[in-house]
Amino acid sequence: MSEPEELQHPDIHTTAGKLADLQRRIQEATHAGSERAVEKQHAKGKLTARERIELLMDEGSFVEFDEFARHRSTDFGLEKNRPYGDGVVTGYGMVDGRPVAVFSQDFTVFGGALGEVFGQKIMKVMDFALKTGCPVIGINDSGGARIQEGVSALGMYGEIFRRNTHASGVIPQISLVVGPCAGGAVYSPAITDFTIMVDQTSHMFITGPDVIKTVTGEDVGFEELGGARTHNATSGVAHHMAGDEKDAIEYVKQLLSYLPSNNLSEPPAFAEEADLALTDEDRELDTIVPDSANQPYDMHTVIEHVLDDAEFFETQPLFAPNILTGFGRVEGHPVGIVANQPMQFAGCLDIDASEKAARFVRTCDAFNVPVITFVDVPGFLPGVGQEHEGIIRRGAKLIYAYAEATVPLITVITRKAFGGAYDVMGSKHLGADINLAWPTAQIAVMGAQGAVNILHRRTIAAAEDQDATRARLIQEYEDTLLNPYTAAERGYIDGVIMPSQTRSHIVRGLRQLRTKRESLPPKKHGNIPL
Ligand SMILES: CCCC(=O)SCCNC(=O)CCNC(=O)[C@H](O)C(C)(C)COP(=O)(O)OP(=O)(O)OC[C@H]1O[C@@H](n2cnc3c(N)ncnc32)[C@H](O)[C@@H]1OP(=O)(O)O
Repeated sequence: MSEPEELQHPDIHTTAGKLADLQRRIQEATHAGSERAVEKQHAKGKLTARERIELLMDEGSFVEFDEFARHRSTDFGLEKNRPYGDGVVTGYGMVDGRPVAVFSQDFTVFGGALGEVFGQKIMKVMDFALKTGCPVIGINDSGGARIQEGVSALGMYGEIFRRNTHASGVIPQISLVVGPCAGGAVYSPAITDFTIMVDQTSHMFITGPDVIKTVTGEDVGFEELGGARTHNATSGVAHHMAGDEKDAIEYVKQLLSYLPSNNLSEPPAFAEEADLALTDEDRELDTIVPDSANQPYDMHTVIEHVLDDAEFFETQPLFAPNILTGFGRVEGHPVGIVANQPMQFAGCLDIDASEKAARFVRTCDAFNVPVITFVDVPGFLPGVGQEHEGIIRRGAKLIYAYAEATVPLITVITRKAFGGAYDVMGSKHLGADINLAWPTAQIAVMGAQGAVNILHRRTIAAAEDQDATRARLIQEYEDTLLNPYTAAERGYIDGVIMPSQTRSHIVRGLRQLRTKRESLPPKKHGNIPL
């Protein structure tokens, strides 16, 4: 049904007509994409830009900016197509009662492609977020730089990247990639703190399958090249693979609940007081470490035993699963967790694990979230591939991240802490505040087998019964060095505790550390090995 004449062409010389004219324009702006484009969007299982904002924000809280902004380009017939909003919806509102800023690219208008005005709208909302100290959530669904606008579009991307960089560590920046994100456009999400993708409908790549085929001859589809699974499990670009857009938006809301609005605020906490009396669940930790050092156990169980309601909100669960990262709460206060996972590669540190954990520690440090580290690490993963791909340079990032962190740091060694990996994983020497070990901890330069082979090579070679001699020497080494007490004698470990007491030690430690103040030497910025 078409609108009555007075609404379509109101008399703008009267007040009533001016108000009706505004309503008409709002109607036009909120339906900027064609019906066909909206249908296509829904048919792909995707929501529109405004539907996404509606799902994200508290009901009725969204306030839009620049609803009537539109491009002034004239090339390629663009002057005949000037939709209000220019293909992106921007503004501010509330998520769970807390202020956020948002931009949501509208694929139904120019394929969400970014031109000059589109870019200016994003810049404005980012500047607004930075000035007011609230998180910015970018919803990406775009064909990239608007081809018709050429360098103006490219310039806008550069401006956005600069703002992403300046906002980094000041306000949380979260990217939802819910459609294509192609070419240099990927670098905005890449600079932000967290990227969430949706299985099957999100794609990120620098060059698409066709260009790759032409240049390298490789045959690859969109999904394999840059789908959600690829970026969650292989490249480590993304932090969560959502089943659908609702799930993606739910993840963002939960993520925000662990983060402060900005670096000068504390993360939101619930008023809770932990009961420190030993529980049956606490006692379960006393039997979690197997007698055999080579037998794995699931570090998730340890983490869940110390967090409120056993709720561990994992980040990047599909990437480098040999290290676990994520958030939880202790006594209602958000904490970040970093933990070796003995179930994967025996918990060894490799390039991916080091980078994953380093980035996470820095995120926590930037946003005042204490870090609790659980250690069961036999060392760095040996291998020519690891060496040649830069485990030295890239593993160093984790050292750097812990050493520059000034938030409260508590480390618990549950079992192995061998070699350089002992130092790296939140050791006292890198600046941790409270270092605890279970009686099952083995803190040494290396495991017994390796150590005996080096130290006693000649003795073993000369022995009549080499196996028995090796076994005796291994036993001797284990009894002398594979324990937490040598480190405790030196104060490198503040306490050797019953595993069942871990929760209460962490609660009390965090209470004490709430007033921690530490600052680093003044400098322009450090030079982390990138
Ligand atoms: C620093 C940043 C530098 C860069 O961004 S370089 C990257 C430049 N962008 C690209 O190479 C991607 C170009 N687009 C595509 O490959 C495809 O459109 C894409 C994103 C895979 C989506 O494919 P489909 O879902 O099939 O949608 P479609 O092709 O029918 O597009 C829908 C409408 O959007 C338009 N569109 C898409 N990308 C655009 C662009 N970059 N500039 C201007 N218009 C663009 C496209 O022409 C189409 O318009 P219409 O509905 O036919 O009027």
